[in-house]
Amino acid sequence: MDAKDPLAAKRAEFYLPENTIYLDGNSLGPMTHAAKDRVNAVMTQQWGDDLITSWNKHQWIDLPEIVGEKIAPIIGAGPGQVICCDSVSINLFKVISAALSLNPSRHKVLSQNDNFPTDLYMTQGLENLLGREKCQLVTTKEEDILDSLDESIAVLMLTQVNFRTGRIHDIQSITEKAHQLGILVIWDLAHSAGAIPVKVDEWGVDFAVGCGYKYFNGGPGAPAFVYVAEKHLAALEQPLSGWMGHASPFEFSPDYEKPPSIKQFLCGTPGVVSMSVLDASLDLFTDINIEMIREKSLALTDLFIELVNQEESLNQLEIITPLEHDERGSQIAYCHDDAYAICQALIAEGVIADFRAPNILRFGFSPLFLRYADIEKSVELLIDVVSEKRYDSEQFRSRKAVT
Ligand SMILES: Cc1ncc(COP(=O)(O)O)c(C=O)c1O
Ligand SMILES: Nc1c(O)cccc1C(=O)C[C@H](N)C(=O)O
Repeated sequence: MDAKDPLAAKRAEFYLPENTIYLDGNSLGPMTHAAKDRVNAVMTQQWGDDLITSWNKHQWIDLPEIVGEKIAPIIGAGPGQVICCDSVSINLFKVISAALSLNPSRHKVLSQNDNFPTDLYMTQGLENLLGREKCQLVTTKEEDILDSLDESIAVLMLTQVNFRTGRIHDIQSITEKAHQLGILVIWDLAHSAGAIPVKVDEWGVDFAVGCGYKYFNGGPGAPAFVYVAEKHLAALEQPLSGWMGHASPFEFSPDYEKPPSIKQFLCGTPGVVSMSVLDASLDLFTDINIEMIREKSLALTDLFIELVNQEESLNQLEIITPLEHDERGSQIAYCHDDAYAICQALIAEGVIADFRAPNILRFGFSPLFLRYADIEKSVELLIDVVSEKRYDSEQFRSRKAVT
């Protein structure tokens, strides 16, 4: 399978430590050589030699748009609708506010009760700020979302790939149903962008946000992105009206004036080093397409599931990720009472996976650097850890701050 893999050459673009199989690229993508080279150039030639002139000379000022335009085709967005800035959380605050501003006769924001917490927390923050008559978070179970849509809802905010289970929502049909009821939609693409084909324009998505540090390999704390459908740019209002999002920032006018473009989603000065790293890593996507990535992701996850299924000693691992391809993201999750300790023991064997409370062992599959041979090896080590109970020690059971 590795010999026939059209993405095989991409692995050489990454720095990967020896004797490590990295099944956590869905949480923090590994370093690319391009990223390291760019950091050196930004620090020495740009910041070092060219100092503040780099804002013009090295286009620092245009980076949010340059990076946004690199992300756009990967999520099916036409030009002028994606910008790179801030974190997913901050961008959620902006788009929830913006969506509410476009639907002023309603105030409910519907989400899934097991959505990634920040999506819920940011809405709760806005609810506290505006009062419940202006913004009210309503949550429902995954299976009840469609039935919970009605004309009292202003905004539907969902994450395409569930961070725990890896289950995929059908963006197109949910968006269509929401629109029929006058509801605007926000999609969190944190676990999709760079791994799953998304067509935000074609599917009529109103707003989307996503991560730079997962499948885009932008480095720890890399800036996020925000997508806003062009048709909304003129009418919406977003409250984080910082100077970088002003129509003419260098006029230094005392009054905010919004630009007609996606630049209105900028707030303050971008973190240039971090954004440059993301910009460099995104170049890995230029000569491939997302369908190739998806095909390999499904093959990797199929192989992992099949190898785990074949092994009797692993039958206490209960898969909670859907087996159907169109419902499965680029990750696999198993429940096990000792998931935390198993995860730590696996890490000690060189297989980096992660744990999500209370009992989920989660494996992420990043097709740009993983080989099929890595899947085989990682399942072999998982078998050793579980069948020999190598995880059953205090060393692996004591919890660390970041899990
Ligand atoms: C679905 C989802 N949304 C948002 C976030 C958080 O994004 P940020 O830390 O950039 O605010 C994450 C992961 O950290 C996530 O998985
Ligand atoms: N952003 C993270 C961080 O700063 C530390 C540890 C993990 C993360 C994550 O990305 C968590 C991730 N979104 C998840 O799906 O669990």
